[in-house]
Amino acid sequence: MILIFTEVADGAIKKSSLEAIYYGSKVAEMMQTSAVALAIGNADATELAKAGNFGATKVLHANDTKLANANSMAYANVLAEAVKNVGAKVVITAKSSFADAVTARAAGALKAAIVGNVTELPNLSNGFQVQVSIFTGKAFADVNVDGDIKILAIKKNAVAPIESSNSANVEIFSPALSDNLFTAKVTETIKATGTISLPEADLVVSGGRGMKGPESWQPLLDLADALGAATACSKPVSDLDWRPHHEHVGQTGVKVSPNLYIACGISGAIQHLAGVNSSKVIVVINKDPEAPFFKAADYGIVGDVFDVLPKLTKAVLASK
Ligand SMILES: Cc1cc2nc3c(=O)[nH]c(=O)nc-3n(C[C@H](O)[C@H](O)[C@H](O)COP(=O)(O)OP(=O)(O)OC[C@H]3O[C@@H](n4cnc5c(N)ncnc54)[C@H](O)[C@@H]3O)c2cc1C
Repeated sequence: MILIFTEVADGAIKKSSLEAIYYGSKVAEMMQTSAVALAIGNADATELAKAGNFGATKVLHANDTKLANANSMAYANVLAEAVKNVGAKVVITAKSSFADAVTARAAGALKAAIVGNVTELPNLSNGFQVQVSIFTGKAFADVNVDGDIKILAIKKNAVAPIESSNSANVEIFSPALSDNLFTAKVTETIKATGTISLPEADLVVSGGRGMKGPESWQPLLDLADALGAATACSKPVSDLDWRPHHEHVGQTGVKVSPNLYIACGISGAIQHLAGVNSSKVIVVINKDPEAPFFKAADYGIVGDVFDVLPKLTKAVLASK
């Protein structure tokens, strides 16, 4: 059995977890077994049934009110119990800082092997081997995963999910929840409102110091609006308070993996690339043809952002 640790937000399965479910269903096919998703916390049953579109045969839903707030200690315990309950040999999760905290604890409790940043489906021809991304995406390593129970945290865009019309049965899962799992309590969660969630965004328009200052950000915002994209920035931009800190992407900021990342006036330092190199398509706009970002780009535009951005926005609006 393959068990997928599934993160939910606003009552629905996160996009990254739908990818993990699809990945899990492919591993299940390879191992001739089935894939079960585990969702914890408040979620709508109709939304959870969508796990079936991505290959899960069943969803276990631990919806005790004590689990309403994400709590890594309690969630790890629920995950470990679910693993034992369904007899899972492989656990899949989408990589995220919360999933890291949960799966590391569950791995300790289960004495499981745990591998992060997995980029492809496993190779089962000789044991259980996975490819992982290392050195902030600069290289890959092949890792043999031993151990009776294996936990894999997959990097975003490791697989391209294909949706079907299947739906999954949702079953309530009621694990034991002792009080000592709740010694640390989440008392409040404050979310940025009115903006597209950056880690989950399909389209991102991002600006660097080449955007000159906060007063000249409008052309970038216009393009983001026209595309329905989230906005992001490089670290110096948020350090200078040109843009809010939650928009800072990179090694020390948010990791994004959209279908399209448009970098405007960003040089492409390795610390920036570390947060964006799982994007499917990268477009770089920079007036310096030698800017390092062009080496990581799928498409490059050598030009002044203040000339290029209005033209792109006009073209996007005209195509609608
Ligand atoms: C430990 C550590 C962690 C770090 N973590 C991060 C991180 O998480 N994220 C991050 O982003 N950085 C991070 N950095 C900083 C990183 O090294 C770079 O300094 C930073 O990414 C550079 O930001 P930038 O590209 O916006 O600015 P710059 O390096 O100043 O580049 C600006 C670019 O804009 C171009 N440009 C200028 N004017 C125009 C114009 N009119 N039109 C088009 N192009 C123009 C220039 O040619 C240049 O390439 C980290 C550094 C360290 C040491």
